[in-house]
This record gives sequence, C-alpha cells and structure tokens, in this order.
Amino acid sequence: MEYALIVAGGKGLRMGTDLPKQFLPIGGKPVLMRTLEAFYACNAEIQIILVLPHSQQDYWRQLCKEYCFSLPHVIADGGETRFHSVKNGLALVKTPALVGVHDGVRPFVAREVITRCYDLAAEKKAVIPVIGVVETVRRIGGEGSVTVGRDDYRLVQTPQVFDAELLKAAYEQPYMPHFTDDASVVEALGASVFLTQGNRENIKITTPFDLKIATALIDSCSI
Ligand SMILES: Nc1ccn([C@@H]2O[C@H](COP(=O)(O)OP(=O)(O)OP(=O)(O)O)[C@@H](O)[C@H]2O)c(=O)n1
Ligand SMILES: C[C@](O)(CO)[C@H](O)COP(=O)(O)O
Repeated sequence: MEYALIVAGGKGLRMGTDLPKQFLPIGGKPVLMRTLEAFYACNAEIQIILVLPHSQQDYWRQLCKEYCFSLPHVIADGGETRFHSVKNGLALVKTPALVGVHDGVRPFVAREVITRCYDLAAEKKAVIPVIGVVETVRRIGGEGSVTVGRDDYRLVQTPQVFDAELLKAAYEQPYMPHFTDDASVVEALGASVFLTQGNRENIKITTPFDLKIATALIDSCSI
C-alpha cells in the first residue's frame, strides 16, 4: 500500500495573500489540485491524505465541486506546526505501507522523482529528494562571514518517503524546533536517510516571487 500525505495546513504568512496560497490558481487551477494530480498520475491506486486547517475544509470541498475535481482523498486537520500536521495525517495511515510526505505547495514535482522515491523507499525505508546548490554559500558568524564549500550542501525537497512503521515511530517523539522536515524527525530516532536527485522545478511556493516562477513554469512546460 502506498500513501501520499499532502500537507497544506500552514498559514502562508510569507505569501501574504487573503486566499491561502494552496488555493491560489496557477494556469487556471488551484495549486493544491495540481499537487494531488501529480501523485495520482504516478499511481492511480495511491491513498491520498490531505491535511488542511479545519477552517478551510468546507472551502476546499466547494472548490472541488467548482472545478469538478474528483480524485479520491481523505482530509485530516492541520496542526500548529508542519510536524503536528504530519502527525495528524499519519493517524490515518495503516501499516504495512510506504508513506510519502509532500508539501501541498510543491505542484511541480516530476513524475520520475515521485516514482523513484517510492521505489527506493521500499528498499531503503527513508528516502528524500535533494538538489545541488548552484550559488556560492556563506556562513554568517559573530565575527563576519566565510565562504563554505557548496558541494558539501544540498537543498531538500519533498516527497520524503518512508516505511510507515518507521515514520509513525519517529512522529511519537516530542516536537523539537529543528524538525523542519520529515527526514530530521526520522534521523532523531537514529535511522539513516537516503538521498536521491530531485527536480529543480519542484519549488516550494512560499513567496509572491515563487508564484511568478510557478506561473512561468506552467506557461513553459507541460507539468
Ligand atoms: N502548521 C503547518 C505548517 C505548514 N504546513 C505545510 O507545510 C508545507 C511547507 O510549509 P510552508 O510552505 O513554509 O508553508 P507555511 O507554513 O504555510 O508558510 P509560512 O511559514 O510563510 O506561514 C506547506 O504546504 C504548508 O501548508 C502544514 O501542513 N501545517
Ligand atoms: C519540508 C521542506 O519543504 C523541505 O525543504 C521544508 O523544510 C519546509 O519548510 P518550512 O518553511 O519549514 O515549512
């Protein structure tokens, strides 16, 4: 059994729009619908769990009617942080299974990345997509700053795919502020995480600038 746990329980403060960013239309369709479609296109049997703030769930159902969006999915309540949102969604996961946790605001994840992450997770139990850093990186310290070797760093994307029992055990740990993704939660349990190549288009739509990039990506490719 494969699950996609799509988290869209955040506040979108950096986007700053009245309409939560996951509902903003790009190319005439809400971001979140594009994200769910990306997973369904890879596996029509996948079990999709969508995490949304309770206050936005009626609006989402209304949008689904408006756009005749009928991909099967169940809805869980968003939490105070991404960690708490993932934990709420995980409560609906039955084991044994693989669970891919994916940001609702990353609609441009490539099909081959999704497929590869799930395929590798069947063997490695914990797999995350990453991309290289293409600019020079500096570490800021008390006494100034210093260039660091960019080849030593990677930018982390989603979906982050795990053996469901491992992920559930990891999310039983108390919340820590450095849990900014699922890999950091699993690693805190002592497990290793396997890295695989992500795709550069797989941006997290976070700011108004990202929305411009997203619109350009829709216009320029067939994702
Ligand atoms: N309590 C939270 C916080 C975040 N997320 C989700 O985690 C993903 C990555 O978070 P980010 O893009 O940073 O979204 P927000 O937390 O909404 O943004 P901001 O920090 O600007 O408010 C998003 O799909 C977001 O909805 C979530 O499900 N529950
Ligand atoms: C999970 C994530 O998308 C990996 O890059 C990212 O850490 C989420 O960012 P946030 O701003 O902390 O929600």
